Amino acid sequence: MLEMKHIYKYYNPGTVNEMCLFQDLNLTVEDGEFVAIVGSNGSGKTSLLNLICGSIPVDSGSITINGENITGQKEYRRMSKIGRVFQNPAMGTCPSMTILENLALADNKGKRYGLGLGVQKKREEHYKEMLRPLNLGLEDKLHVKVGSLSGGQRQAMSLFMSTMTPIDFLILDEHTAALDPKTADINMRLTDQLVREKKLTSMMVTHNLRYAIEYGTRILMMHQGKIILDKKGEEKKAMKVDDVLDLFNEISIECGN
Ligand SMILES: Nc1ncnc2c1ncn2[C@@H]1O[C@H](COP(=O)(O)OP(=O)(O)OP(=O)(O)O)[C@@H](O)[C@H]1O
Repeated sequence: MLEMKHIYKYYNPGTVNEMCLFQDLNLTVEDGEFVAIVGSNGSGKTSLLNLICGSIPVDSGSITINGENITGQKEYRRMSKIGRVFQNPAMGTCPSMTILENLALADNKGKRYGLGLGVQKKREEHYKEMLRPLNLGLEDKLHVKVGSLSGGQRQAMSLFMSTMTPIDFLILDEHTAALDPKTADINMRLTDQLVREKKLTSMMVTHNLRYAIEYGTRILMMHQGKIILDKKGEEKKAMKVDDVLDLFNEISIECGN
């Protein structure tokens, strides 16, 4: 379970550009939830994920995961238990290494490195078996450099790699936004499959309202650093894309857009 309590976050403090993005933000995510986060540009979605991952510090408040206070913990330490996939397919993989080398790297995440933990020949078959169900032909390209794959294939690799070791959380930051509609659908289905199979607790920022409604077990809408909609259970199941769109329009009118 993730708990964020009384979170305050300022950008550019003490300057003329000072901005308080989060003012007493509170959020609890239960194990097994798939939280879809939507909201207008600049509403604070990525900042929220960055705070959880430790990419940026909080100014005050606390963040705990499964009861452990991680508020001051370094990003690299947190990331041993968090998988994160970014919007840019180039960010989750190493282009100059082969698929096999990338998978071996992800497989050894959090372990101490020694020569014995490099690419192990006997793992090749295992990786092939894992990649085959993706139907992207990656199992036949184990020795191909990842930099030569398409964006969709690389994003599938990123997803796959971020969930290879046991994690407490899967964090998805607009991970389908840079893909064409068909490839985005393939990656979204793969996400859903991995989340269900591995029973992952997930948070997904997306501008795709259909994905938010279809795949999220809970939906949050953010606006100007606040959570203005939070629905789960039956209430979430009853929601339609148009309901979310209507709320978006209300906010836009309020802001004079
Ligand atoms: N490093 C930073 N320094 C200063 N201001 C920042 C920084 N990062 C984000 N902000 C500001 O904080 C606000 C929220 O930004 P954030 O990127 O979290 O929003 P978002 O909801 O993810 O937006 P988008 O949908 O456009 O990706 C914006 O006004 C942004 O300009």
